[in-house]
Amino acid sequence: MNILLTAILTVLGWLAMWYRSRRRMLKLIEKIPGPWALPLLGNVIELNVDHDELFQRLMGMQLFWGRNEGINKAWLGTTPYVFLSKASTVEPILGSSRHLAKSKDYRFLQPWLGTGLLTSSGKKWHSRRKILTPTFHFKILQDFVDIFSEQTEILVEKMSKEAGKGSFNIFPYITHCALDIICETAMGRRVYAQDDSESVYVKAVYEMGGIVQTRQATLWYHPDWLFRLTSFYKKHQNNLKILHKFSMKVISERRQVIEDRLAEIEYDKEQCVNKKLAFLDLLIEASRGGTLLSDEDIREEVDTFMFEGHDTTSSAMSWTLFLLGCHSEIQEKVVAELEEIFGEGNSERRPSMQDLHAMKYLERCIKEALRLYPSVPLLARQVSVDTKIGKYVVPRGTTAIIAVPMLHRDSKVFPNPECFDPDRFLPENMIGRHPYAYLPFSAGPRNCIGQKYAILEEKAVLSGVLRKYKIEAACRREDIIVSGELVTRAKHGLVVKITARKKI
Ligand code: HEM
Repeated sequence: MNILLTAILTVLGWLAMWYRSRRRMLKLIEKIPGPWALPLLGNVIELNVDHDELFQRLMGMQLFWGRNEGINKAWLGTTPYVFLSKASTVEPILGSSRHLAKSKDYRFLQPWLGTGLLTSSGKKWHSRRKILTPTFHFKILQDFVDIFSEQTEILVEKMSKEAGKGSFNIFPYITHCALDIICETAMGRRVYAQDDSESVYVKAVYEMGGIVQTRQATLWYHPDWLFRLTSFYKKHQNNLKILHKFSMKVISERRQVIEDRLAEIEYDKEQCVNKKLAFLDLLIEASRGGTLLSDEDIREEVDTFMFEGHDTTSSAMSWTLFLLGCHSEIQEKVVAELEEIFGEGNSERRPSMQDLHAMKYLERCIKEALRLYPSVPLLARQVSVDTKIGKYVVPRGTTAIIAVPMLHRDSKVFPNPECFDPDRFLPENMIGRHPYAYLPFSAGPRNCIGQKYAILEEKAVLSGVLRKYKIEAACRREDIIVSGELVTRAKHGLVVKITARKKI
């Protein structure tokens, strides 16, 4: 009897505490501007739409409710989401070491990526970040420049069948090239996505991204037990098997080679590129003896690079090319810079690291494209302690979403924000700009570990394409429907025409 009474009192006590903290949270959230929400469902009816429509609606909500103060809210079921879209409202979250944990929305990536660098938190994230940071050292990136060039040459060759013909979507060409690049630099393994986009592994990477995205956006796919009842689940499990089997096979093969100190021997000329070190080799090296990272730990990181390191760069490169295709005068300035670097007539020379560093104007174009179409449109954090943002207190437990495209369109920071103007990134024009006003790679301790790699890859690929082809956009920018998926895409692709240019 005593035990029963204690149990009832404990439950009642717990319920009373939960009710008090929930009431307090509701009181605080209530004050933040946002649309009226239904009990239990919240704003789920307005938000239960396709990816592209969802993105437009979130942006619409921000314009209506959050434009002045850079903060607004929406409810997904019983979970409050707070959207932040001004440098001053973003800083308290990204600038603080208290909000390092990703929101629960990232859990749908975990079956694939485990708790690798992107999805982990706490001590695990900290120790992984420490181990992985040196693998992005300048000297290591230098080795990758040749891989960027080799794959760009294949891309340019593949694109030749479109030259002088009608319009085509540039996104798939760039995506396959980016996937080949990340596979070779992360795993030291070629997957030949540019030659065989139907390969089982390549298809699994794409399908998995789509499934995760759909699950994130559909409230009833959130609970595991409901998701298991859907047709998506079977596909999800199939892809998972293919992806993990491939990474584990590559890891054990590379480990064997390194253990045997046979790194210089080409043990599989067809499949393996042994001369250069891949990220994977560095992780295996770092964990010799097996105490630091197990094969499973390494797999998490390699899969994370595969996921985070190709969709982001392909989105960024495709949008940059499209924007240059909309602005021929800016494209010609990029070409003039390339002529200066490579000298007319030396058309076959591959870029060196110094050449890539010299592409200052191209870099400004890349940055400006990332301002207008940031590859990662939404960043989500779990607010771990009550946090003052402007005149509001965002309570602990809320999900904070940084709406990057809106942040980048603050006309007080970027006047005439829709205009594509690379000179916004001239050093003299950046003086006094708020450090949280431009965040394509996020900011603070959990910023993108691959940003230097990404800019180098973009410069190598884009310069390779622009040295060979003149690009012309085949649709108007205003007509493009932007779809904010895991990365920023155009709903109907980015359609361009290309013509061969006098070689640079
Ligand atoms: C244009 C290309 C890229 C963009 C715009 C980009 C952007 C970002 C952003 C915004 C984040 C923060 C994500 C969040 O908080 O949810 C991030 C994290 C990350 N990125 Fe990138 N990224 C790019 C390329 C790459 C590449 C090439 C790699 C690897 C080779 C990479 C690896 C990572 C990893 C591992 C993280 C997690 C870092 C951590 O939490 O400590 N990214 N990236």
